[in-house]
Amino acid sequence: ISTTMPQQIVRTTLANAEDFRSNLNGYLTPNSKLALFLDYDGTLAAIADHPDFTKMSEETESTLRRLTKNPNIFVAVISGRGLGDIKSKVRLENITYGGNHGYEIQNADGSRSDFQLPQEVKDNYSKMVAEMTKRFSIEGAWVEDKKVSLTFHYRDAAANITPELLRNVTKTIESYGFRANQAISAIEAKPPINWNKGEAALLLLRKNFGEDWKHAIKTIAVGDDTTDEDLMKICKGVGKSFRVSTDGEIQTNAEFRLPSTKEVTLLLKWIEEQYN
Ligand SMILES: O=P(O)(O)OC[C@H]1O[C@H](O[C@H]2O[C@H](CO)[C@@H](O)[C@H](O)[C@H]2O)[C@H](O)[C@@H](O)[C@@H]1O
Repeated sequence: ISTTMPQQIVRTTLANAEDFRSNLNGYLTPNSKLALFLDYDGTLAAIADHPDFTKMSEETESTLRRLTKNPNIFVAVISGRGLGDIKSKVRLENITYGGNHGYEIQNADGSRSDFQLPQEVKDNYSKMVAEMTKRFSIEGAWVEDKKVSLTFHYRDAAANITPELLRNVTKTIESYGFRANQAISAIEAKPPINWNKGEAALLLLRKNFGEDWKHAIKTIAVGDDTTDEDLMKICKGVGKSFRVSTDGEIQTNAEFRLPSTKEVTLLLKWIEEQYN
């Protein structure tokens, strides 16, 4: 299973409002232009037993809503979920939405900047979904068909899941040329293209702020999973990045660790404070 290998160990955990003040002091001022990249599952909303059960807390939602109304802040939510799904979860305007790890992009004005997949890849995807659904939909495990990438969920199949079965899942994904990625109680299958959340973020930064975006704006990226590491790499040396994890020693490209989604809300509130 391929994963994006992070390069460093998180050194600083931000766990309360004071931590944010002391570690991020001066990064933003009331006139700063900011591009804020957010993941959804495990970041804006806590992980739940089923993708349908997640929900942002009221505080997260209201703080995010206020941020989207600030003309100095560009907000993008880039998720592994399908585009329609992530939009229906966040349900806010003035946000650029990325679905399927950034293969689908809906800009804040409603226009699309999707990655155009070759027909052969699309055909292989359809065949892969059919085979995986037939072979691996066992009790407690299921295939989430997101039309561009898929997720094999096995959270409730502990008794039936063996290392051999997971190897077979990975082999099947790879036999169609797709990339297999370990995720949270799941294996993701992504198209065989050098495209990910980081590439999608770069596209958006160049499109919205020009080639010289590094000097034009500040960037913040927040995520909890291996697929978010590509997003964090974009921020290295130019912006601030945060990995949500309970593991104090987690290997990550992010500069800071946030223990849970609660601290993500604190971060959003800290950002809001900087503009007051
Ligand atoms: O990029 P994200 O927004 O973090 O999306 C990643 C995947 O999230 C969903 O699965 C994960 O969250 C579920 C709900 O908390 C959880 O039940 C599951 O175990 C996790 O793997 C979603 O279903 C996937 O399609 C996304 O790719």
